[in-house]
Amino acid sequence: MSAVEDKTRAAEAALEFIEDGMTLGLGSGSTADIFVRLLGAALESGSLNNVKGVPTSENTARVAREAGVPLIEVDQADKIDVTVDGADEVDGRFRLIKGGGGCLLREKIIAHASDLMVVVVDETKLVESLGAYALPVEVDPFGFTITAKKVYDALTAAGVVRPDVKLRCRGDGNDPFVTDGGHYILDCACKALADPEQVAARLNAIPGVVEHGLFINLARAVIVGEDDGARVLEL
Ligand SMILES: O=C[C@H](O)[C@H](O)[C@H](O)COP(=O)(O)O
Repeated sequence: MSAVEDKTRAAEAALEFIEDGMTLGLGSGSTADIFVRLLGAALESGSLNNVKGVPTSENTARVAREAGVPLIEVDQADKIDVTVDGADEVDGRFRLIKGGGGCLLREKIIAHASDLMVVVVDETKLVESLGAYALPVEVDPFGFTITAKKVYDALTAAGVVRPDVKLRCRGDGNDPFVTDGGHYILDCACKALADPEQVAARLNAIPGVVEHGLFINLARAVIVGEDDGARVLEL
């Protein structure tokens, strides 16, 4: 079975968490996009009604509009019932690395504000321990080379051996990738993160760091799309 089919199975199973009248956080990335399209189809068929979405990226907003999912401004949402989002890595304690698409800041704001965060992934995202995927760190462009050195020091202090901290660029060029919020991303290849909580705490203490891709204590359900269906894991 292809990754797309597995992601689709996970996204289909996530619809089971959605009820009429809910306000939803709409995650970003290819798996979240599939969920948004399925949500649009469910609204069109009438199997779900009166659902509104708060998108976590400009791209998700576009996909939602195309799919016919009504959107509301983030500051108009009294509450967010459920957020459905993808992930780059998920460990056994539902700690996540996110931000492969550069949307981590808005994703974290929305996940943190939600009553429930449901993560949709294919099996390749499940890991025993986090860190093989380079950790995205969103930084203010002002003084980003200073911030990058501080990020390197923070990772080293948290036990990461010789991290490789690189500014994310657009395509193959040298122009920095710019997030929806106007920030840069430092991709931090760490190989392994023995203590994600310590890494998160140290990164949070750096002034130029806007947010990082470690999502800890946020996800409550992880849906894994597999060859023969979807496995729903809950904490
Ligand atoms: O910034 C991007 C997000 O955190 C995505 O949710 C994450 O990269 C997973 O994306 P995908 O479902 O495309 O693998």
